Amino acid sequence: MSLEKIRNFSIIAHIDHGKSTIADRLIQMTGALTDREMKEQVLDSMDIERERGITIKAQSARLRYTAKDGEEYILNLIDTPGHVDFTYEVSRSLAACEGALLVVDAAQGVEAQTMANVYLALEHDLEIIPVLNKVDLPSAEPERVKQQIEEVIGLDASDAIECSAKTGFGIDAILEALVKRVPPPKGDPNGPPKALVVDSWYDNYLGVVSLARVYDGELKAGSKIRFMGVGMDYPLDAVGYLTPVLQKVPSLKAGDVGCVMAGIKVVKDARVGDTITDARNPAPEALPGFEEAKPMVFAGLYPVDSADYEDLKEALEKLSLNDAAISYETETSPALGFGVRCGFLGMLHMEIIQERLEREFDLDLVTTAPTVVYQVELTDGTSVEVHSPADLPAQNKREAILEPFILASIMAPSEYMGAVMTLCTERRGIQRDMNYISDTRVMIQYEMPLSEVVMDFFDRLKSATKGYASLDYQMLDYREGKLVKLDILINGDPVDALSVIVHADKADMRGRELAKKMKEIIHRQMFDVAVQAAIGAKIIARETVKALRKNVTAKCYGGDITRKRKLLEKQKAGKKRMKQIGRVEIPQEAFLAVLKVD
Ligand SMILES: Nc1nc2c(ncn2[C@@H]2O[C@H](COP(=O)(O)OP(=O)(O)OP(=O)(O)O)[C@@H](O)[C@H]2O)c(=O)[nH]1
Repeated sequence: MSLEKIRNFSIIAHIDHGKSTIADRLIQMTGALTDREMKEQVLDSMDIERERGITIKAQSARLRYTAKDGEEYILNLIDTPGHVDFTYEVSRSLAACEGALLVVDAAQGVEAQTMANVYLALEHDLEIIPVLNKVDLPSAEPERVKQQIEEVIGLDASDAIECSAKTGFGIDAILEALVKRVPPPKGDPNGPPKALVVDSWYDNYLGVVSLARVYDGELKAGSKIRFMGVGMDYPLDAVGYLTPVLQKVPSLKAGDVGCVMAGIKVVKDARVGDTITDARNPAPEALPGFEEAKPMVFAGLYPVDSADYEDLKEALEKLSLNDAAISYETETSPALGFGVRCGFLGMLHMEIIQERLEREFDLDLVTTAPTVVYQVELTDGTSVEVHSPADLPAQNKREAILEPFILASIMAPSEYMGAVMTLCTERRGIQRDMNYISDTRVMIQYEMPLSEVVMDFFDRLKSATKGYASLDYQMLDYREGKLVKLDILINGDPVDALSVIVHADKADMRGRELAKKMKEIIHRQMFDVAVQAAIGAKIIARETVKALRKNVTAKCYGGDITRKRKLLEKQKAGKKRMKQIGRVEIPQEAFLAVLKVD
């Protein structure tokens, strides 16, 4: 297939605006799959993704399309993950394309995620085709949304395509627009091979499969390839197209998007953003933009039953076969015993990993409150990265603590702006910008410490705006903060896993609230439990969990044995997530409560 007949494109959209449904329609209309093969959502292949309705791992499809001009074209759809945690992956997918469909829900209009992704696409000089989806909805207002796209994003929306992925209306117009408006890929078919890895995943039978966009030359099965970023060579076992079912071919040529299989064992060795070349005829330089995955959030994961520690490590080893972004190291906590300290790209990534460990590997885990990465400058002139409050160097050794700041972009109906601004200010936000994007919607930008956003900011934002706000953020820089470590002592002993790093101005209040909260969470024991909050040696709050006098089951009247049994079972289930600290049992909620205090 000559380069002239190839179109490489992505779909960018805010969550739920219909990206997957449109992708399915395109696959269906080009006959790539029979109806029977066409599962409800082909592109979202993992169970958890389907349940949550989000796309985690990018996958793609090569579609054959005969256009109205009678010519056959190859349309390579490169799917992108749809969440802020995966911005780097999105940027690599977009780098592999010449065009993008910008899908906007015609009833909802432009959202924060739409903006962020459009800016990424513009950075890569992509031809952007605005698509207004869901025009079948009675509440759809395509004209108004077109105007919004022009005013807010600054894109010409006069030839935006109106479609309904639900009914199939307008899908043919999308296919024609891809052929007519997206430029064909450029490249030197005879030069030394150069291909960009846009996704890698682990397959039980094939090992690591990488999806790559070839810029120059040809990747031939049987040749020897090199991953330039990690500097490793492999024999290239096979290459193929995703149609979306894998179809092996002898080689991938310039302009192609296809799969590369080289018997690689872990996805860390075939990283997104790396350049593949021929080991015997290497490209003089790699493609720009290769970055190591950088974890932003760290949390301790501890098995409830310490006998499961080896299982936890084995499970993480298996998960990292398929996830280049996860990092972990052994950690011992005097309170929680043996566990691991895990690094994640963001909160969603953390939730996914936790859920997979529990669901797929049947592990019961206690998770400590997630922390951002702090940079601590020491009195001896050196500096260290701190991933856990427990590792914070002593006060007399510290010169300064620096914390990561983000730029948060929030869109919400104007009537909720007061509530949004209050929330952002509470979280130490500094307002940067505020714009009306329509008569009723406002976009507001705040610089905020990442630590204030990590845990429940999005939930709070949603409830302050009745679910109408959308949020996007990007990393800015590290800034010095007046930060202190707040410790929680249970019966006089500090529990390392309950320590948090907080802003000094809020420390007293947080300490008092936290002690109160712990009192509510910690079940009554056979003896009094003292809960104290402290900064350094100074105790700032104290609460007592009073001893239990009676057996709980004594509350049940008469001999209603089923009720009694139910109560005991309920207690047992509750126990699953308890950690014994000294003589006191601490439930899982306690470890997360440290970040949920208002
Ligand atoms: N009425 C109507 N509903 C649609 C249309 N397209 C998609 N939907 C529905 O909108 C919801 C979101 O669609 P998805 O295709 O999963 O959205 P997405 O953008 O892929 O979402 P993420 O994968 O979470 O990013 C689903 O319930 C779809 O059935 C449409 O044209 N009309």
